[in-house]
Amino acid sequence: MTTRATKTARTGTDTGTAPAVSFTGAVKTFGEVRAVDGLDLEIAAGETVALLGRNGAGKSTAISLLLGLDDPDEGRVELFGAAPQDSVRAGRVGAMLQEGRAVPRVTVAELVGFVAGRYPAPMAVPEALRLAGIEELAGRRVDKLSGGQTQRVRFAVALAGNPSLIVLDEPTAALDVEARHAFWASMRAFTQRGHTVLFSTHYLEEADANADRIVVIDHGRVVADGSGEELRRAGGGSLVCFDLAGRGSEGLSLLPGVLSVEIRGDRARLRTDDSDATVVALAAMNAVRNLEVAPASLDDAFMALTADPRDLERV
Ligand SMILES: Nc1ncnc2c1ncn2[C@@H]1O[C@H](COP(=O)(O)OP(=O)(O)OP(=O)(O)O)[C@@H](O)[C@H]1O
Repeated sequence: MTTRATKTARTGTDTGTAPAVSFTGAVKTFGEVRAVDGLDLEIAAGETVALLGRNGAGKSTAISLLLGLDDPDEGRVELFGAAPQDSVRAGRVGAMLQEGRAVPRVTVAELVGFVAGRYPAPMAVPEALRLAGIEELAGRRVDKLSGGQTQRVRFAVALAGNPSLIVLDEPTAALDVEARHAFWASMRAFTQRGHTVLFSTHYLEEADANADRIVVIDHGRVVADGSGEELRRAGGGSLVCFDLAGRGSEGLSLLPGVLSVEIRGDRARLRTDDSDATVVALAAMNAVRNLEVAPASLDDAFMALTADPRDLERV
C-alpha cells in the first residue's frame, strides 16, 4: 500500500498545481474528544476518494473542516492551495451533507437556478439537471419528491456552482439499490470530466466500486490509504476455514500466521497473513475437514484495520 502524501506532495503555492484537498496535522477537539487528531491527507485533482471509518471515526468533522464550516484547532486545511472558505465562495467546491434542510416549495429547476445564481461562474441549470440525471424532474415541486429523487436534486444543487471538487457525506445512505446505482451513474458522469470527488460511506462495496482510492480513518487519523485491493492485502490477508468436527478451538490463535480466530457453530474461521504456514500446521494437527482458503473480503480488512485491540476476541 502506498502513501499518497509523497506522490501528491505540493510543489508550490500556485493554486493550479496545489492538491485539490490538503490536510496537514489537522486537529479538531470537542471538549475531551479529539474528533480529528493529526490528520494528514492529500487528494490530487481528478481523484475519486472514499473516506471510510466506523461511527465516530471523525469523517463528518473532517468534512466540516474541509468545507470551512469549522476551523482546525491545530494544523492546516486547504482546498486548491487556498483557505476552504475562499474556495467554497469561488464555487470551486460543491457539497452534499448529511443533514437535510427544510425543503422549499419551489420547482427543481427554480431551486438549482437560485443556488447557481449565488456563484460567480455557475453551471447552466439544464446541464446540472442532466448531469444529475433529473431533467424530467425540472418542473416538479421539490417537496413532492421521493427520497432517491431528492438526493439527486441535492446532487444537482451541489453541481450548481460548477465546482471542480464535490464533497459528499454518506450520499447514498437510505437509498434503495436502484437509486444507489442511478446516483453513482450520475457521479461517474461528473468524474469523467476530470473533476475530484471525496465521499464518505459505510458501504464498503460502494467504496470499492466507485473510488480510485480508499482512505480509512480511525480516531481522527488515517490508518490505511490505497486501492480496495491494497487494503484487502494490508488488512485482510486470507481466511482459512475448516470444520472443528468436535475438536476444541484451543491453541488455534497460536498457529503460524494466524491473526484472529472466529468460531461459528462447528466451523473455525482463521484470518492469517501466511495461509500456507497455517494450513501446514492444521494438517499436522489433522484438522483439515472441509478446509477452504480464500482471500479476505474488504469487510474483513476494514474490521482488522479499525479494530480496537481491546475488542479482539482471541480464542
Ligand atoms: N459538535 C460536536 N460536539 C461534540 N462532539 C462532537 C461534535 N461533532 C462530533 N463530535 C464527536 O467527535 C467524534 C467524531 O464524530 P464525527 O461525526 O466526525 O464521526 P463520523 O466518522 O462522521 O461518524 P458517523 O459515521 O457516525 O457519521 C465523535 O466522538 C463525536 O461524538
